[in-house]
Amino acid sequence: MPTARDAQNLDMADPLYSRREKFLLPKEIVYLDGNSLGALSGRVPATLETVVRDQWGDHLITAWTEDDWWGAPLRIGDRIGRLLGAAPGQIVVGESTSVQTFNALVGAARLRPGRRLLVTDPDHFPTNRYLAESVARLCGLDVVAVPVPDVHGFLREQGEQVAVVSYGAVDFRTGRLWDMAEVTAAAHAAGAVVVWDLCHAAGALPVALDDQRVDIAVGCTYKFLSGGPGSPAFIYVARGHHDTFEPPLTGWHGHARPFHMEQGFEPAPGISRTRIGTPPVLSLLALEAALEVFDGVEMAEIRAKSLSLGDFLIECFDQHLASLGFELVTPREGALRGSQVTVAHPDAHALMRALIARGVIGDVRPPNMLRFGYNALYVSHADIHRAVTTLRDIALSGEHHDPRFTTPTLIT
Ligand SMILES: Cc1ncc(COP(=O)(O)O)c(C=O)c1O
Ligand SMILES: Nc1c(O)cccc1C(=O)C[C@H](N)C(=O)O
Repeated sequence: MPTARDAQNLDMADPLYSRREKFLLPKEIVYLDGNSLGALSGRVPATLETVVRDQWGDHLITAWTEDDWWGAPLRIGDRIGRLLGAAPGQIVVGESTSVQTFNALVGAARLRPGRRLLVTDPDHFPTNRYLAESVARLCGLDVVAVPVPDVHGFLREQGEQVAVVSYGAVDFRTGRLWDMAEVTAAAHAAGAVVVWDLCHAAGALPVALDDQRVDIAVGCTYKFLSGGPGSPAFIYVARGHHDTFEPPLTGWHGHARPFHMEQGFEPAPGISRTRIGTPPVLSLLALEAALEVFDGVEMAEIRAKSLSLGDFLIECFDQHLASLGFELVTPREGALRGSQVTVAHPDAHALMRALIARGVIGDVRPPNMLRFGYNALYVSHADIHRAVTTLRDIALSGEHHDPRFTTPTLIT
């Protein structure tokens, strides 16, 4: 029976508990939306102050070399690479996830000329679906929507036609974690190139890009990496593809000699060819500061804590919510979960608005899913207990039927 005392005991035994102090979280808030926008790391405000005043303010244009702004996209890429099982020199940070997804899909399709199918998830995040359609039109491909459990069978039957296989490691709605190694191996057996979206995996759980021989991956940095609103995304291209990967967005930062200002694009050697234009330097350097919270922590420790939080949330769900019309959407088995538990309820939107009014922040995805994302670096078992019991109290009292909570807002 999960009680507040049980939560306290789990927190006392948690080796990551003190990491929470590295974040500037409002004391009274339980924050379970770090799978959408990560919390503010304490290192960020002071770093931004220095970057703005000393680097931009005093060093002006010379900061590109003096403060190595030029090197930031690869330097920070390597730092993220440590969390994703990628050896240095294979990740560039810059642009939005949507732009990187476009770059990745076209680049992947160009690696397999003559094949005509782009296979993707019917439940992929909307931006990925929209971009897949657009890339298919541009590259003369057809999109085939195949749910992950069916992809092996599909590839066995029609694999020789498939150029690109594109999935998200964790389903953004349900929190279901897919087996990246298995899907990647199936794509390779068919001779296809695989593109993973790691938005809901990066910083949340261990990823083994090099070991699993992933071809290309993209992901945002504002969720579990806590880079801040609009912080730039990353693209990983495995070293083996560096000489042949042809990015569609051939901006001057990706040129072999950007400051020679030559006519004609010649791609830079290595991962630098995926650079495009001037990156958002302030956001990049805020992200770099935010990533310091991962120093001295292994992703395995983060995963162990995240699994414990998820198990505890599901125990609390069974005790407090299961009998009140809520349904557990996320798999019970830890190995099948990302760092998020989703529960469904017909009044999901109103319940979430009422919950937020009580200081517990999650979010809702259509049609009826309440999402609770927990970042192991700053969420405690006590937070989980408070979230579930508060939701129970709201559901029992019916306070979510108040017109304040039945009126839609932009994001809930
Ligand atoms: C799986 C996935 N891909 C892409 C995105 C977003 O792309 P962008 O950062 O371009 O808004 C999100 C979240 O917004 C996401 O969950
Ligand atoms: N990127 C977002 C934004 O610009 C506004 C509000 C939310 C987001 C999100 O990240 C949503 C998130 N990708 C999701 O899983 O639904």
